[in-house]
Amino acid sequence: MSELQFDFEIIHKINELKEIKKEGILQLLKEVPKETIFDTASNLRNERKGKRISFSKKAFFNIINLCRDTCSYCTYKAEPNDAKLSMMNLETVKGLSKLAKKYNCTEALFVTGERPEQKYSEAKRWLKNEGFSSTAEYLIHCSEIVLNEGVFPHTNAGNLTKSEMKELQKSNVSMGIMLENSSTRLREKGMPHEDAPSKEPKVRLNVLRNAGELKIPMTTGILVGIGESMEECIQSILDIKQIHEKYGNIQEIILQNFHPKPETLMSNHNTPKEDYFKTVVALCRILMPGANIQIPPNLSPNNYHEFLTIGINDWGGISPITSDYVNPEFSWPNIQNVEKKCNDLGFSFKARFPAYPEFIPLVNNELKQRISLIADEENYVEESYWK
Ligand SMILES: O=c1nc2n(C[C@H](O)[C@H](O)[C@H](O)CO)c3cc(O)ccc3cc-2c(=O)[nH]1
Ligand SMILES: C[C@H]1O[C@@H](n2cnc3c(N)ncnc32)[C@H](O)[C@@H]1O
Ligand code: MET
Ligand code: SF4
Repeated sequence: MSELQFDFEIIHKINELKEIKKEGILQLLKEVPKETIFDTASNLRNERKGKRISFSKKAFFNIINLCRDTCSYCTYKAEPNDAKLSMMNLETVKGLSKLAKKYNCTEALFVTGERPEQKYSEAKRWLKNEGFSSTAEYLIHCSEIVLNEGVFPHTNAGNLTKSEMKELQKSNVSMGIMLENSSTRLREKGMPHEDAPSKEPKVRLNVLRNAGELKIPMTTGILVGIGESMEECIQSILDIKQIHEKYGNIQEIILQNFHPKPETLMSNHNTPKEDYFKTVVALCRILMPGANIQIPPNLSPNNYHEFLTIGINDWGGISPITSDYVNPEFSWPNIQNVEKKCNDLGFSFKARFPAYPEFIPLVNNELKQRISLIADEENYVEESYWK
């Protein structure tokens, strides 16, 4: 019998250990059938989260998609003369918030490229014209507009400084930045982050730590299938876990499966194999049993429901009005259909705010008060509001 004979009991015990070693997890993958890993993850979810799946009814605000960096998987990024170029002025932001409110969306997801004003005079000029000197400053203003319309902003603008986050925290109930992966190998020549200094793992982990010091509920996650190894995924999860153990601010982990895009350097690269992706998802639950774990349903249109049996408890933002500008070829599923899928498999379906219920105590009093107007007793969105 091998020294490291893992079974269900042992996997449970792993969770009680303070320090989980990457080597042990890799060994576990060799010795335990994948079904055991998946079942364990599912049981842990049931134990820690109940049979309850959440989502956020959102509108995607494509604020500005010029970007200082180039990631070789990304088609969100535009060049100044592209048809897809987006620079949402304040009036458009206000208009979309009104529409979001009309559809009872509770989240305004703000996405931008990485500090576009540092590379493009077009961005700098446009911001100046609107009366701002940086993207971050503009986002602070946009957040206030959206909030005044009764929608809650959640900003993912890539790296932000601690002082920028401190300002945004006044109006944003939560914020996001994908770690993508903590492997520095992905920044080497020929790898997807070669031309993306903002994806330097140290830099991203530091943003998560700064957010921790500010007590901002943070969404982060891993982009799976961009040339990383299983070991590097495990290390990334452990790095996120370590930050959460220190600061308690990681509200959610998104596991996003890469999809190749024509005319990118990674156009010939495959989506991650299904078993590989599922193993990463299940391991994330095993390594962080109490975490909120999300997969975007639009990126697994034919089988998203299968992820319910491997430990996820959230679908992320689903928009009834805007497309997913990062993966525009994948439309959002209809919210009622997702609810039905959940119910059929024995799960309840709840709308949450951009900040998860257990993280709402971290937000400031003004935001808390606004939330309380449409929240149920558990800090989810009142069903009569969103349905
Ligand atoms: O609901 C959310 N979805 C977020 N999404 C998911 C997004 O709504 C879509 O699911 C994906 O863009 C699918 O392509 C993110 C995706 C990323 O890759 C990086 C960051 C985010 C951040 C959020 C977020 O904070 N909230
Ligand atoms: C906003 C987030 O979208 C993700 N992202 C960027 N490009 C792709 C792609 N081709 N497939 C899947 N996800 C992608 C990255 O994780 C980024 O952080
Ligand atoms: C499409 S990516 C949007 C957010 C930011 N540019 C990042 O990569 O983190
Ligand atoms: S993923 Fe984000 S940082 Fe990378 S190129 Fe796209 S917009 Fe820029």
